[in-house]
This record gives sequence, C-alpha cells and structure tokens, in this order.
Amino acid sequence: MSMIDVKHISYQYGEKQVLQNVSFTVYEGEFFGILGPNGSGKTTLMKLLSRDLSLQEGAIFICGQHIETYKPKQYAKLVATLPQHTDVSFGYTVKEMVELGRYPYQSSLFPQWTEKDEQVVNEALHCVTLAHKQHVLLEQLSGGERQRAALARALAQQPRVLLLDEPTNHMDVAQQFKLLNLLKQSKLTVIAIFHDINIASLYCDRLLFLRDGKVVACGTPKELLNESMIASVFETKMKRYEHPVLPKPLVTFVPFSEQRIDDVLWHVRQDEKLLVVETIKPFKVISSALVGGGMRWATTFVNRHVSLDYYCDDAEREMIQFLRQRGFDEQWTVGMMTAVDVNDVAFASVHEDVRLFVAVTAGVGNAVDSANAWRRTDTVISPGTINTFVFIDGHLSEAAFVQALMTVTEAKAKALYDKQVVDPQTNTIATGTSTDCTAIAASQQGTYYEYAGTITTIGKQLARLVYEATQTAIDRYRKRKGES
Ligand SMILES: Nc1ncnc2c1ncn2[C@@H]1O[C@H](COP(=O)(O)OP(=O)(O)OP(=O)(O)O)[C@@H](O)[C@H]1O
Repeated sequence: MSMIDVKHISYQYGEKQVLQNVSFTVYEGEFFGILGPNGSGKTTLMKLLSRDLSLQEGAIFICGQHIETYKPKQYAKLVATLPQHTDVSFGYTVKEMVELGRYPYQSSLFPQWTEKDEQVVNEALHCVTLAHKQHVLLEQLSGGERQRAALARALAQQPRVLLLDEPTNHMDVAQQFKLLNLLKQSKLTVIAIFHDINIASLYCDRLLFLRDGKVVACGTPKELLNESMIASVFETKMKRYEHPVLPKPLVTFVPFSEQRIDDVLWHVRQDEKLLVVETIKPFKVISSALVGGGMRWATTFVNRHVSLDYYCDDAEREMIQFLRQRGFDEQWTVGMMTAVDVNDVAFASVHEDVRLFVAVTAGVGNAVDSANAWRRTDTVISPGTINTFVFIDGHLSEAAFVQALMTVTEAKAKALYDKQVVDPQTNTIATGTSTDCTAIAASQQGTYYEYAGTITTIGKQLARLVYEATQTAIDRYRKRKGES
C-alpha cells in the first residue's frame, strides 16, 4: 500500500532551482533511502516532506491526503523527523526531551499527562536503551546518545512515518548498526538520507538517486548499485563486490593504482617439511586451501608436510597455530598440507607472452575416479593428495579465476590419465585424489584477462604447465615409493 506519494515537485530558493519535477512513491513499512552528491537537493526534499518548507510546485500525499490539509498536531502524529543535528536544550533531562514527543497528544486547553503518555515515553526510552540515563542532562550525553534520545522523542510521537537526515552521522560503527537495526525492526515507514552507499544497500528496501535536483533512478539496491550507475550519479569510480553473508551488493573506492612491479614477483624456499612461496606484493587468490580458502589477498603460500598418520579434530586451528609458530600471518597466508615429501615438488614456469609459475606436489595413494566415486565404500580419508599452486602475473576477472580453476583441474586429470593412475578401489583411471587442493594466485597488475579457459593464451600455457608439473610430481612420488 502506498504511504507517501510525491508528485512532480519542484523547488527553488530565490532564483536557484534545487528540485525539478521529482516524483516517487514510498510504500507502507518500507525503509527508503535518498542518496545523491552534496547539493543535489536531498535535505530540501526532506524539508518539504516534513513541512519545514512549503510546497511551491507539485504535491505530496501521505495516506492519500495532501500534506497541506493536515492540522499541525494531526501531522505530528503521522510524521516524525530526526534531524541531522539535535539541538541540545540545556537543562533538559533525557526523559524530559522524550516527553516533548507527546505534545501532539496534549490538548492545548487542558494539558494532561496520562498513564498512556508515561507508558509510551518509557517504552521509547527502553527502545533506544537509554532508560538508565533518563535523568541525565542532555548536555552530558555523547553525540550518539543524544541522537538516540532524539530518536526516542520521535518514537514517542508514535508516528507512522519517520524522516531521517543522515541518521548515523557522527556515530561510531556499533552505534550506527544499533540505531539502524532498531529502525529496521520498528516496522515504521522510514525515509532516510544516506551518504554511505553500503549502509544504504544493507538497510534500505529501495533507493532514490538524486542529482542536480532531478531523480536519476529509483529501485532496489540490487538494481541500482552497479558501477556505471554510481559513476553517473557520483562521478566516482567504484568497484562493486558482494557481501560475504547477505545477498546485498556493496561498492568500494579504487583510490589509486599501485605501481607495477616487473622483476622478481615470487620467491621459493623449501626444506623437507615445508614449501613456501612468498610474493613480493599481495596476490589475489582463489583456493580450496585449509587456511585462507575461498577468495582473499595473500603474500605467503605454504605447503606443509605432515606424517602419514596425521590426525587432528580441528586441522584448520592446528595449522593456524603451526603457521603462527613459524612467524606466518594467517590473514595473509594460503596454507595446505600434504603427506608427500615436499622435496618431490615439481615446478614449471613460462615468461613469454604470459608469466606463470606452477608448483605441484602429488601423492596418488588415495587416487579417486570421480565418475565412479559413488561406488567406493570408504569414508575415512587416507593420505595422498595433489596440491597445485599457480601464480599468474596478470589481472584476472572473477570469471577468469573460476576458468583458471577449471583449466587446472582438467590438465591435472589428463596428467593422471596419461600416467595411468588408477583408483585402487574401482580399478578405473583416477581423475584426482579425494583431498586435492588448488590455489590460483594473480598479481592483479598488467594485462587484463577476462577469461582463462583452454582457448585463451593464458589458459593454454596454464594447462601445459600444470599437465607437465603434475606428471613430473607423480613420477617423483612413484620413484620414491619404488613403484617405477
Ligand atoms: N536556505 C537556502 N537558501 C538558498 N539556497 C539553499 C538553501 N538551502 C539549500 N540551498 C541550496 O540548495 C541546494 C540543495 O541543497 P540541499 O541542502 O537540499 O542539498 P543536499 O543534497 O541535502 O546536500 P548535502 O549532501 O550537502 O547535505 C544547494 O545548492 C544549496 O546550496
């Protein structure tokens, strides 16, 4: 149901036109965000909604009724405003300020404070968790607490619509989220001006983008938060990324481009227990590693040898402890384990059209044919794994990262086929082992690779190196086992 209808409003201060033909609808219970650059007319629009400014052109309807037809107290029961800055009324306590919210309910002839008024004020104080400070003077509150007191006053008005001008300005992160969570749960219709695009994306059902007093777009964060829209509204280059938990788009600045490094990009060090590749700058990585799995930036890539009978309830925690003891920062590390002797690692690299480096350790005692894995009856993981590290000097799109993973997997499977590695349980050619791990790391500088499948230059080289290195690593493993 529509709660607010803004129809063709225009506004000017003297000769200066600040709103032009603005129209939009806000539905009941919606959390509606207004965004736009400085001076785009957001506050003016809010002041028209709150009736602090009189309409010049166009009309605003709330609950189907033109806002100018409401009496002041009637309007105050319908719409409450939380301004950007709360004027501190010296000498007032928190509770006295919240009590002011009840003025629309007081008869001007016989003002009477009822039990209901008292109850609503107490509820509002509890709602903003300020009940314990109700007797404190406003000037003794912090900025965030004052803002919460102002919100309690607005809530005490028992409005149906709440207008907020940059509600979280000057608040610390925890206070911002407390206030917004509270508003989100309130089920009120909320219209709020935001400068923080990500907060608006997280909390708002729909957004209105204003620019130079005109509506540029109105829609859900999912519809509007794309790089070209942000660029056209804010004239700022931003990159879109995904929230780790919620299906909400987020955007971030790309403040500067880093200096390109051309010479040594990675170092390898190795002993019989550990293979470590360190990059000279953080690389963007996609991996299935035990530590640092998923997508992250990393500078250290560890392949740790563990004994055949290694067992731990919480291998990830144990691995993090291991890394810390050796001075590695797990936040910047991609860490894998293997029972294979890391001296049997196979390296392959190319430095022509593309610059790639691959390191593979391969144990195939636990080889599995994925096509027939469902026939296998074992549930306990036995040691024997293929760990593949790929380093690319280039800028990969997210799709290219996924395609690189596919390319690596296909090349590895072909290496196993050509080496006639057999799944000992099904007696068919294996496609990998049950615990294989892969990391694709890219410098994110230089050439941009939109794709990395086997038809692309980079995919061809990648497949070749992984195929060759996996074969070499299998040969070394077999030789050590005395199998060949
Ligand atoms: N009282 C006023 N008299 C004259 N011009 C004004 C007045 N108030 C605002 N303006 C002008 O109107 C334009 C829109 O201002 P408004 O405050 O609505 O923008 P805004 O989008 O809220 O900006 P900000 O993001 O900086 O808060 C600006 O150019 C501003 O200078």
